[in-house]
Amino acid sequence: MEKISVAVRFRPPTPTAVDPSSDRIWKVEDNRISLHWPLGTPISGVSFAFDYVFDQSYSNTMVYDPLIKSIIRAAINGFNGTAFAYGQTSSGKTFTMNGSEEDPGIIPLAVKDVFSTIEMTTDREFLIRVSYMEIYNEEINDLLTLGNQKLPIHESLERGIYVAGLREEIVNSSEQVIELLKLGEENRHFGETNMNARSSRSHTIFRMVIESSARDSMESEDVSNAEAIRVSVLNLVDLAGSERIAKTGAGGARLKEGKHINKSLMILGNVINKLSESGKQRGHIPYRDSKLTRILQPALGGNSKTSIICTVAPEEVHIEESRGTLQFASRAKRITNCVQVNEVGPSVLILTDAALLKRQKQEIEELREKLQGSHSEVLEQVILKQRNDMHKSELEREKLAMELEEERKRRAALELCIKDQQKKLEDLSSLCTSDYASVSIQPKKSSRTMLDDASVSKHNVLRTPNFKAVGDDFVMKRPSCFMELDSSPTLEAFGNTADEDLWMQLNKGCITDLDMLQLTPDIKCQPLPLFDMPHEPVLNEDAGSKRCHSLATECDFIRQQLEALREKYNIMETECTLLNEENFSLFGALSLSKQENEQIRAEKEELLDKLNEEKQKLKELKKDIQRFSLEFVKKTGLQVALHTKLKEVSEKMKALKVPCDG
Ligand SMILES: Nc1ncnc2c1ncn2[C@@H]1O[C@H](COP(=O)(O)OP(=O)(O)OP(=O)(O)O)[C@@H](O)[C@H]1O
Repeated sequence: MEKISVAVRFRPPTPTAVDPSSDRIWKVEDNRISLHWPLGTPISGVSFAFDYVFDQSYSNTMVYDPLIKSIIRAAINGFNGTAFAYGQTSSGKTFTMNGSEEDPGIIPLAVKDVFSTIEMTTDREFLIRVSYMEIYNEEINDLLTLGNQKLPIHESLERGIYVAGLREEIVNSSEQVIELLKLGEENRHFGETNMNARSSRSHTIFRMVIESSARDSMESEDVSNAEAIRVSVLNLVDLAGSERIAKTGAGGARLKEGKHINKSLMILGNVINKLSESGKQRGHIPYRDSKLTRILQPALGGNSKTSIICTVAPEEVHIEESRGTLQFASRAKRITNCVQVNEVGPSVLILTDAALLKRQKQEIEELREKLQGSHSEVLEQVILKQRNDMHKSELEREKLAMELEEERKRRAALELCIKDQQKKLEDLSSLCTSDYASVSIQPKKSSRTMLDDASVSKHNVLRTPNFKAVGDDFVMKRPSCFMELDSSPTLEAFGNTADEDLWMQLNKGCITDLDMLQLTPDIKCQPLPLFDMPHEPVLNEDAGSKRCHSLATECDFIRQQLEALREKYNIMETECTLLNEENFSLFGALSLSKQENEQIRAEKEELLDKLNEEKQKLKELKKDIQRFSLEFVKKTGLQVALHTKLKEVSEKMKALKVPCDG
């Protein structure tokens, strides 16, 4: 059992951000950190102790030596190892893990250390494989092979938890690994936020698998001499930083990334919390809640030597986040891992009648050749392409569906608008009717004076004050010269008279009698005093015709608008239909590509089965060879023994001078 080792590292403050006169400050003394008021008094309850605390004066090498070096040594000796950087955005995680030209980070230092150590370990032979992956928006992408994305996590008895389909490169030198790391960095997701010009938008895991076997055992023909093979996994992890959306100013893609980052870090926090509790309270550990915790499962409470470097931004504005990081670190400190060397069991050893690692390398080469020969690589490429195509068309389909939905909404809004316009038109028409009615009050009544109507007002009903007696000629037949016009003539053209057709058109064939309006019972209005009533009506014909004209123009305008809207609506509808058709055909293409994909997958599986069969045969052949060679050794031994015995007998016989014929 071994505790996780936890270190805290402060990055240098940004030059503009610190104001020593008013800011609270973090103080580092040995391996203790505490928060102080500007005048230096410690703030109670904010003090933490860790295995190591590195202030801003520490270089990456100074962090590496006490914290990581021992993990690398252990990994070379067959123990799993993990180191990861945790902290809020812009606190220096990537700087710690990757470093710079002048101050290389933990990953390049570890790579160099691995190769220099194995070079010095002359009694063992090593085989090193590396892989580099990122978890971006909860999907695993291979950083060493562009396009190798959305990889699944599998678990098996032999391999434990692993990422299926991830490229593993056999490497012989640190330079080769550094080149691969550069390639991976190019493929990794970075983005600019308010807090960091080059913010990591994904968690990355750089992995080295170190296999080794004692040199003597590989050269020895004697099976019993053979020693176990050690296989260890070293994970070097650069987590994306937790971030407050308000501070980073993230929107769009950045926002989506931020949410995924925060969620997976929260799950990591939950796992750490659970693991930090004592055995009985612990309960279920939610490793499966995120890809990050699933992959790091062995490093958290499992079989691994683990170090966590918690990076902290020292500025006053980040104090709350820094406290969060330190609390996370304190909990992580309580976790105990169960570390043991990983040795491959004796069943494998029986087969090692020659240099096992060499043979493994050879086998890998053979398998690779076989795979190439069986076009599996080509097939894999096809599958990869199909998967990408499928992904693309799914994205396209989603986009189309969204567009369709928007069109639908726009259509509904248009329909509403049209209805609204129709209503307005109807209101306007009825308004026209009533206005015209007020002007074209039955000509026969025109001779009636206000005094005549006083009898009506006596019954307490409304009489319009704008009433004007109009001449009998007010509504007249349309002159023949207007019959050829495309549009109705304007009302000014009539002077004091209105055309009968236009009249009908405006009133939709319904002529309202003003007297009918006057008798509307609901409107309670004081009758105008008869003596105040002017003998001449207030509404003159000019004002009436102007009003009519403006109403007609308004009517025309609304009608045009309505037409334009109808046209737009029709276009939208056609577009919608087209989109639907496109969507349908895309669905067709998608299901076709899925089928093809299935077929290819089946072919691949068949090929893999064959490959496994061949491997099995190879194993059996090896067993046979082993058996034969043992038999051979035994028989040779017997022969030698027989020969020695014969020699002894013949010498004895010679000594006894017994004639000997053979
Ligand atoms: N110890 C350090 N010494 C000098 N500069 C540092 C140190 N730590 C961080 N920096 C600088 O601070 C900035 C932010 O650091 P970095 O990108 O490593 O943060 P991060 O925690 O990885 O952020 P994110 O989570 O957004 O990716 C960089 O410009 C980096 O060079």
